[in-house]
Amino acid sequence: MKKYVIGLDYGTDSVRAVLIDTENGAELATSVSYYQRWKQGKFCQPEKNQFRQHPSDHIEGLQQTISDVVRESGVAAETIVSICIDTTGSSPIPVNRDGIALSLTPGFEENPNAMMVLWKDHTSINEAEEINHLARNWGGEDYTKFEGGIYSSEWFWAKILHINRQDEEVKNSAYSWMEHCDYITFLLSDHQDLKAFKRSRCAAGHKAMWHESWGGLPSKEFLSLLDPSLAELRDRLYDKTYTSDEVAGNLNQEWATKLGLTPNTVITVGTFDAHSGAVGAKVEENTLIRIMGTSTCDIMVASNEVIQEKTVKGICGQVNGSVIPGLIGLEAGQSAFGDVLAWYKNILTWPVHNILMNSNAIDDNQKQLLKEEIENNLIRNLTLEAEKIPLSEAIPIALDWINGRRTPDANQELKAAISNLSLGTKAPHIFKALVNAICFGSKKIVDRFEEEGVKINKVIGIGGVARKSPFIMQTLANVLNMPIVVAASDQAPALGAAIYAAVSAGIYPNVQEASRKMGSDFEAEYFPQADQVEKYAELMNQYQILADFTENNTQSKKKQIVESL
Ligand SMILES: Nc1ncnc2c1ncn2[C@@H]1O[C@H](COP(=O)(O)OP(=O)(O)O)[C@@H](O)[C@H]1O
Ligand SMILES: O=C(CO)[C@H](O)[C@H](O)COP(=O)(O)O
Repeated sequence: MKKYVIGLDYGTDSVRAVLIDTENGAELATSVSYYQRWKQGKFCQPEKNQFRQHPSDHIEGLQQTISDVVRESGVAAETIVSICIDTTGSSPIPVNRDGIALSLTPGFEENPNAMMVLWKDHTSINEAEEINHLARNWGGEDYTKFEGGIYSSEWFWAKILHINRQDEEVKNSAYSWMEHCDYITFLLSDHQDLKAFKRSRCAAGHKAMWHESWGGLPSKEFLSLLDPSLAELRDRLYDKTYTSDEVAGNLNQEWATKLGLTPNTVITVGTFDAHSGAVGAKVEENTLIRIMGTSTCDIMVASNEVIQEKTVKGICGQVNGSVIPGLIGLEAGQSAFGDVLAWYKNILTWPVHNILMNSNAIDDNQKQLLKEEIENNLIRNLTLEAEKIPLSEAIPIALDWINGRRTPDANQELKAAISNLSLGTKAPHIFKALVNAICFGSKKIVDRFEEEGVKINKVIGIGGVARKSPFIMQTLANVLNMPIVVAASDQAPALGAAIYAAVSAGIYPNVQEASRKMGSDFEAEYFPQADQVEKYAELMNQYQILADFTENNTQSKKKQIVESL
């Protein structure tokens, strides 16, 4: 009997399900659902860096996408042996005693503090700084040491500490907190003991300072110095964590009925999108997998022999088994990549939304058509024009820190900047400068891995930008001075999740073998262009000068936070 698995991938804007043949990784059906409340900008305040998502968006998407792929594929329910869920992270959700998201319980329906705190929410910059300060000065273990030495406001404890201080009611009603990947896995699973539930090693290790060497999460003593509520919460979290080749439970009857499946389907331990994306793109040692979308995540795996006692500085963590069980998973990334260009698009379309849409010059239907035409073609036209601009022409210098800097050396307080503007600067010049900036930010990450002794022989790109923008990929190959191949799959993270599902269902003995058999093929390859490489190196020097200037000026604000503690 043929066997199938489902990978469910929660991205920033949408969730997608793929139904995959375990024999060869062929995709039989796929379905995408956009988050409705999120699309309307509900519960978010970008000016305050607040990005919250309502769990109903996720649950509706789950039901729609999985039902779609089951129906469209036409395969029998009993042949679907396993499901694995990957999500963004750190995206924690407060839950009640039964593991139900607080915002799905009476009184909290409209409260953003009771919702999922999306990875890119940076409302807890002060709390992250407080955690860093304490970790370095409390006299005990520096719990940030396997997280690159710097805790980020994108992560678990900083976010919870912030909400607990903001919202007494949520603090008192949240029995526990769950990463998004654990929450959805728990929702589907028949294993309903919250404390014993198998939480994701990937999420806990990269974002919650969980590490075997100190017996799990940071100690109660450390947490109580931050806030007694965190020390109390620790008792209601978890001690052990699990890799995504393991079974979390079976599909519960309620969800089996809703999805048209049976309770024989196994639910695999959850993981993050970037890590499963790496598995979907056949990750192996000395290969850098770049997941290039809204943000980037840069994933590598290395053996214990290579890493030994070393702690790789300034990255988002090194976690045993976060990608492939038995190997150390290393994560780095940029807090904004495609988002830098999305920001610029928003700036340029301001008159469209605020003047054209209020104008009486044309009728509503024409306005709508025009708006869509501009929105749909803007990036493409800017790309065509930017490609034509020679590097010898005065191009502004920009920084990619529009949403802070994730790595190397997390500093979410940093802001972007553009210099070298002149009266001759046109929109495509700025676009080209922004593309250069995101590629220079990428080079800083590659340099850091190599400086820390993690050698990169191969770069693989996956994600929306890798597949949609040859211009960015060519610029990146020139800036890195390395060839880059692009994985052919449109859904590498979901495919990676499906690969984990196949292992947990016992179809393959391990993730490596499953990834080789089921992982994505490759399509385009970009090679560095010798005549451009040197010119980009010169521009990168100017990027570095602007970066140093901006960072030096931001340090004073960081100092103020620490001094106020
Ligand atoms: N042709 C393009 N050129 C440059 N950037 C693009 C292009 N198409 C999409 N993007 C950017 O890609 C990002 C979305 O990436 P995607 O991988 O599809 O989503 P996600 O990051 O949510 O998984 C957006 O920030 C968007 O601005
Ligand atoms: O940090 C992460 C994983 O560790 C986030 O999940 C990721 O950056 C968000 O991904 P995307 O750009 O695909 O929405």
